[in-house]
Amino acid sequence: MAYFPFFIDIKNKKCIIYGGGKVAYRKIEALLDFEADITVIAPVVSEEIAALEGRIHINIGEYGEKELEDAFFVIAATNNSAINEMIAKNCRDRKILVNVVDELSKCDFLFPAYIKKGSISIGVTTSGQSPVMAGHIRKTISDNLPDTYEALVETLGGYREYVKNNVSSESERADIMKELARLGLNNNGKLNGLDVQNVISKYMK
Ligand SMILES: C[C@@]1(CC(=O)O)C2=NC(=C\c3[nH]c(c(CCC(=O)O)c3CC(=O)O)Cc3[nH]c(c(CC(=O)O)c3CCC(=O)O)/C=C3\N/C(=C\2)[C@@H](CCC(=O)O)[C@]3(C)CC(=O)O)/[C@H]1CCC(=O)O
Ligand SMILES: NC(=O)c1ccc[n+]([C@@H]2O[C@H](COP(=O)([O-])OP(=O)(O)OC[C@H]3O[C@@H](n4cnc5c(N)ncnc54)[C@H](O)[C@@H]3O)[C@@H](O)[C@H]2O)c1
Repeated sequence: MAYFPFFIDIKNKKCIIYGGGKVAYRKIEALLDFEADITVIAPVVSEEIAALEGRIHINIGEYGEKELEDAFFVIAATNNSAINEMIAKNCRDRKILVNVVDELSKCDFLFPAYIKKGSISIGVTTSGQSPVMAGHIRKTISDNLPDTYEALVETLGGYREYVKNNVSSESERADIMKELARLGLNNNGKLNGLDVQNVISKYMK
């Protein structure tokens, strides 16, 4: 069964990671890319994780339930499967989303192999069947993603509010945005103001 790719705003959202080893570090790197508020709880953390002090909170200690209370989501990344299972159960009882790094069936959500370029976020999952293939697919997409898309997305994003406020028909707004995207795609990701005005004014009543 395939998993649905929700895209979630995790900026400043509280995330608790139990475990401070290699896998926890990989998860932290990804979450920092998206500016989550991260607390790591483990009796021992790796040097790489210790070096992140200041960007993340580090609590030296074992798993305890009380820190869970105000978490937005939790990652059970210890090397003790019984503890990871207990974390999953305690999260589920509290309806907190949990990712369990050693047991697919206990995960409410999965980490994707991802590409982030400005506002473009691409996530690949194999629904737990082959993380190696998820990484391979990520690389294949990344190698084929034109560098110009990132800037074009930002430019088009900058015109959307203006188009929304000045063109009353929803279908015309869609036509304008499609035409602007096509212009940008045919011009190395760049849109000049005059071309934009010409397209928009065709539709403005
Ligand atoms: C995508 C990526 C993101 C990330 O980690 O952030 C990710 N795993 C990655 C790499 C990787 N993980 C593993 C290997 C060794 C090869 C192998 O085991 O196949 C490699 C390859 C390597 O090390 O190079 C081992 C492994 N992984 C899981 C288990 C437990 C289990 O299967 O139950 C075991 C231990 C198995 C054992 O005991 O032997 C479980 C999960 N790993 C997931 C994500 C989720 C499903 C994603 C999906 O398939 O869609 C899921 C379900 C939960 C989760 O972690 O969220 C990242 C690639 C990033 C990139 O390349 O960009
Ligand atoms: N999901 C994935 O992508 C993936 C990939 C490879 C391995 N794994 C699995 O992830 C697990 C962790 O692997 P690792 O390489 O990070 O292990 P590791 O040995 O490097 O780190 C384990 C960490 O868990 C901590 N820990 C142990 N008991 C704890 C407790 N009661 N409370 C809090 N923290 C505790 C340890 O102090 C240590 O920081 C393994 O079970 C492995 O099978 C998952």
